[in-house]
Amino acid sequence: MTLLHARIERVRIDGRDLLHDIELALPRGRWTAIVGPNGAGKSTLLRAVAGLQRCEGEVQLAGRALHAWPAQERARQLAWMGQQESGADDLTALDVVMLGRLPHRPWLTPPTAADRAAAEAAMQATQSWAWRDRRLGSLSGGERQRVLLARVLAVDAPLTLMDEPLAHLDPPHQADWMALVRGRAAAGHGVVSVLHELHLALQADHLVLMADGRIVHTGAPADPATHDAMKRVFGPRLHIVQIEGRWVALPL
Ligand SMILES: Nc1ncnc2c1ncn2[C@@H]1O[C@H](COP(=O)(O)OP(=O)(O)OP(=O)(O)O)[C@@H](O)[C@H]1O
Repeated sequence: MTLLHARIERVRIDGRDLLHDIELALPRGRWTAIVGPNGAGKSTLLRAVAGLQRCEGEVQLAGRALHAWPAQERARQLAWMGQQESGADDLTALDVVMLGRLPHRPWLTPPTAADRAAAEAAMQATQSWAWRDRRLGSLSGGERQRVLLARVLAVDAPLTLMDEPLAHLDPPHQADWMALVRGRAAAGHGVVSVLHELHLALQADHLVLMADGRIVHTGAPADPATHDAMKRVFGPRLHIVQIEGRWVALPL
């Protein structure tokens, strides 16, 4: 079943069209990676799909127009992790992750034991539980990113959108992130990530390639047609090779 379907004719900001003629379907049980050069429109697309960017067109979440969802219900269906989020630096890491549980309880009611358990499980999953009492602003870039990942996991939404979730993560934690995402997809959730790490994007279930505000190709990461499209978009210096049975992309 399709979790989200977007038909976006355009996104226009300051007289400039940033997205054109987008059609995107996000099914259950699939990890989709969105890739493309700087300025291709990846973040704009993700924001439009999340309802954070006005667009001409229609976005349907679970068969219902995105704008027709009550805000709290929608926040339970669709979890969002933006790029370089700021504004919560004075909160402890645990309080930041608890923000992910807000859609699960009535306004101004205290967290339940289930909320606390979900927050702890999410922090354990991203190995950030150890600094739960530290202020977000005191953490390193990678530590902070793992807390923000825990927050989006704590929402436990059927669809999770993440813009550059691997920023600042070291290779072992990138691998952990991939395992988490695969686990969510295997459990029937949908995950979408904008990634610059092409070697990891090539491990996704499905690739969406963007250039100049358009989706120029969608397909399986192992499909030679996907590799040809990536080389067209990123240029001839991108080499896509197989190492130990996995496709990797190397800028040479
Ligand atoms: N609020 C805005 N006002 C004006 N132009 C914008 C705005 N947001 C994005 N843009 C422009 O839209 C284009 C697409 O931006 P977007 O951030 O979606 O690209 P991206 O593919 O995510 O890029 P990157 O890989 O560099 O993060 C860029 O040229 C950017 O400068």
